[in-house]
Amino acid sequence: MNLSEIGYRRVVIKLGTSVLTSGSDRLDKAHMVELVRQMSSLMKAGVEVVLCTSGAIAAGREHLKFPTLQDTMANKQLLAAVGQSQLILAWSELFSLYGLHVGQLLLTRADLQDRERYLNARDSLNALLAQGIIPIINENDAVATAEIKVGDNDNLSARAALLCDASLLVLLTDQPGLFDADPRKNPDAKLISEVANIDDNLRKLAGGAVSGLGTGGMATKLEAADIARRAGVEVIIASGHHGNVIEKAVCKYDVGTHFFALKNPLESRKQWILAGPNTKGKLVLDEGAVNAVTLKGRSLLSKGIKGVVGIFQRGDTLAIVDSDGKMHAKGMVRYSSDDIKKIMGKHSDEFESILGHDYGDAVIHRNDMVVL
Ligand SMILES: Nc1ncnc2c1ncn2[C@@H]1O[C@H](COP(=O)(O)OP(=O)(O)O)[C@@H](O)[C@H]1O
Ligand SMILES: N[C@@H](CCC(=O)OP(=O)(O)O)C(=O)O
Repeated sequence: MNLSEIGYRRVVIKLGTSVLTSGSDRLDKAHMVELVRQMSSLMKAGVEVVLCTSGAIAAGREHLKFPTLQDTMANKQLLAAVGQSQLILAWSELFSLYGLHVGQLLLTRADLQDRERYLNARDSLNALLAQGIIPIINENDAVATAEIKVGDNDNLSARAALLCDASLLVLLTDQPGLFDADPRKNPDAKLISEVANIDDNLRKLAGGAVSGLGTGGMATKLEAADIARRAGVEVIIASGHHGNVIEKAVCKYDVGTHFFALKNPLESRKQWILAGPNTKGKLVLDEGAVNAVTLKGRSLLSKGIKGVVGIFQRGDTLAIVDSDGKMHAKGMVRYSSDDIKKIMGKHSDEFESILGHDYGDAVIHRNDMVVL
């Protein structure tokens, strides 16, 4: 491995529970040292590394000697609270073997949704990297409830890649990459080495986690890859046990599944719409409106809306679906759900008389919409 061949300067490495435990029920420290060795050699070669680590819940179980607990949110929070301190201690000790310091960032969706908190997290990441300290990110599971969770570290790592403007996201797991079927269920499944576009056919190939310890399986890795590549970040899914995998990924060797970044990435506002807020509701469109939005890149007008799902306010983010429920776009709405129920199917000339206010023709403006 020749580190002079380095192709990326700032990378986010996501390590799944499956990698950190090597498929067992406890942290595999011997393997963690090997991963630290690779990350340290990159840091020494001038690559800035951000680590997104899973494993807090697994570490909590191990530290408490596998207690019998009910599967409740509070018990998961308990395990994460105990395990996160063990996990960061382990990373801190292992990186110190290579003379490197680490800094911990525990995030929730709320930190990424709120502009000010987002900028604070970004400043903190940049400050750590500027000092040669490795930022180590995990979800703040001990306090995060379902509503404010990103929910899985694949999606969290993609958001971290956007947050720190990384050029590469490496998702390391227990499989050599994305296969054309779940290899645990289908021994003939074939590795897909390159992906130029993530569409519904590809999503159908990606199943959930079957290992019991992982969250999300390949499905959340594809979601993460889609968010990152639309923002101009290259993505590699590969096995965390493949020899020198981190160095190979960063030096552009052929390893795992490579997702090419879009040549014309989304502008930062649209990246934020895609990656930031939870959708608060849905707008159901007729066929003409679906075509206008997806094929012609038009704003969404009230005429083409057939249905409103959920209660939302002006400024909330919504899913834009067709009458079969298929999602075509995500966008920030200019009218509340109450308003839209009154104006759907109507022309914008009537908005003022019906609502007593008029925020413009577009219910969702094309500048506030990401077509999927
Ligand atoms: N098409 C696919 N290709 C590869 N793996 C898949 C696919 N569909 C589902 N999987 C499953 O995804 C699992 C990896 O996800 P997960 O268990 O969440 O790991 P991690 O802890 O690394 O995030 C694999 O063990 C595999 O069984
Ligand atoms: N935040 C959780 C991990 C969540 C997660 O996505 O796990 P994984 O699928 O193993 O990457 C933890 O530290 O246990």
